[in-house]
Amino acid sequence: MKAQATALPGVLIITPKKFGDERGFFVETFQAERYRALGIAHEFVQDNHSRSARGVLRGLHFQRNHPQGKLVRVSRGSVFDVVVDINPVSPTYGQHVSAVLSDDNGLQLWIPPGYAHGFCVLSDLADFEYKCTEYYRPDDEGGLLWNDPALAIEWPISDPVLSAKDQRNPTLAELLAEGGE
Ligand SMILES: Cc1cn([C@H]2C[C@H](O)[C@@H](COP(=O)(O)OP(=O)(O)O[C@H]3O[C@H](C)C(=O)[C@H](O)[C@H]3O)O2)c(=O)[nH]c1=O
Repeated sequence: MKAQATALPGVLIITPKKFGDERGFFVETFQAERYRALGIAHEFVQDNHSRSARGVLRGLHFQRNHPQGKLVRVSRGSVFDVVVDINPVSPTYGQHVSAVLSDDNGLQLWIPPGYAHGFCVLSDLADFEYKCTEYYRPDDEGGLLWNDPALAIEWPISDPVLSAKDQRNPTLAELLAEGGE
């Protein structure tokens, strides 16, 4: 397994070891001791799986008072995944990192608690699976507008399918003004 640091503090791109043979492949997608050695010492309390069609964009989301760390991967298809630093006192505030995660490349992203996260789908279908370090709390959800010009995210799609909620997400400046990161 390899891990690569990114421009955002604590955000890692992880390449699990894939064992291929004539039958197919085997991968350990999580192993507490090895991931702890990468600094991922959080306890995971919830696993999620979402399926989306080509052109869907989910995000950018975070939980305000009970932030979730997320270990994310794609088990079918391909997505463009984005993590945004929404901590106003962070030196990388407003910056983002992105990566294409697919069943083919097997990449994972470790997103520590406190970042906003989202992805758009590049394949006909994408199965997005991830482990969370905090429970889902619908009353604690926060959102950030996917195409806020201040973020300068170069999404590879132009007219995504968004939930009604995500269409109404605030910009980073609006979040700061309401003290809502
Ligand atoms: C997130 C979540 C949702 N739900 C229910 C609530 C709704 O009835 C339905 C769809 O929820 P939502 O539209 O918020 O799902 P996503 O747009 O995929 O949200 C996720 O999108 C981005 C990519 C994230 O990083 C977060 O994990 C999460 O915010 O699932 C649950 O029951 N539990 C959950 O943990």
